Amino acid sequence: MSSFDSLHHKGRSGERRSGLDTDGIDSRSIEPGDEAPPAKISVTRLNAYFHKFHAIHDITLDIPDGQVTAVIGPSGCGKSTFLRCLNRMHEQVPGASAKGSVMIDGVNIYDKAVDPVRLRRRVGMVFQKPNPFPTMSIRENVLAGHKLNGISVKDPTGLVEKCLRQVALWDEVKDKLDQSGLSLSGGQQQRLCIARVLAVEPDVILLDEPCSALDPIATARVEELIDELKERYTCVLVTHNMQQAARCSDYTAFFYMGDLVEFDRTQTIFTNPKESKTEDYVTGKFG
Ligand SMILES: Nc1ncnc2c1ncn2[C@@H]1O[C@H](COP(=O)(O)OP(=O)(O)OP(=O)(O)O)[C@@H](O)[C@H]1O
Repeated sequence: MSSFDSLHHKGRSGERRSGLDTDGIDSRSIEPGDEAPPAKISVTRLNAYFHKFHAIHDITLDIPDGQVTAVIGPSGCGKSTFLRCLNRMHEQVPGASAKGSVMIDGVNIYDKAVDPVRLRRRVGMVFQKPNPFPTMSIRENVLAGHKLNGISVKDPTGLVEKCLRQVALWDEVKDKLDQSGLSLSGGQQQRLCIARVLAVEPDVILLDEPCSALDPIATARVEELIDELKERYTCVLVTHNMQQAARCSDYTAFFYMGDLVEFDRTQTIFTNPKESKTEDYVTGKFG
């Protein structure tokens, strides 16, 4: 068992650390009396590169436990790169690297002892375009994480039903579990992909523009689902859509050209941001 796994079961009791003195923006600045939940993920001086290109700069940020944190900002500002650093998917890109620390439940995920494959089960990811495994049935898609990792499941039928119910897909697919995942609509496919992530019992769910390929009705259903997920998981949601950030998230991080400009409660970011750059962005002056 890696150190990441052993500490995973510590639950949501990680202590909130005090702010660090850094040159970059320090997000640990929630006002007294405005206590944020403890941090599930503590990011300190995170820098990410594609070869020599410095994509994100010295990001320090505490992501609160059991909340939805939105990451917003104009195209190319580093939202996806930041997200992919939270489960070490960034390093899978040839020539990509990261520096700094990302602590989840008190364990630095960049520690040599951490197995990135196990980490990615604990920190699941949902992508822009629904990506069910094309050769697998709906049932097999839900169980794919177990199969690919060689993990046996005691009650696969029960697990499939539980996960499909969690994403409100069970009633729509219970009579066709052996059909291909690709036989579903785009919105259903995205909920199937979320069920696949839930099946391996993550702590954290990273969502990279999960609704950008969906119609408004399917988007609304995924947004409702995100709201339910935060009861049990910490969610980080990258979105271009400011209405979606305002509707779905509790906290918002605004990125601009690789910098974290501001992080605060979503309501504050949208109604009373501290930085003029944030205000210009959320009021649509640029983007
Ligand atoms: N594989 C890559 N190789 C080289 N540079 C990359 C690569 N992926 C992203 N970048 C660059 O890193 C920067 C951050 O990209 P990233 O995709 O994180 O931004 P983003 O805010 O998520 O953008 P978008 O909203 O358009 O998806 C951009 O300048 C982008 O061109």
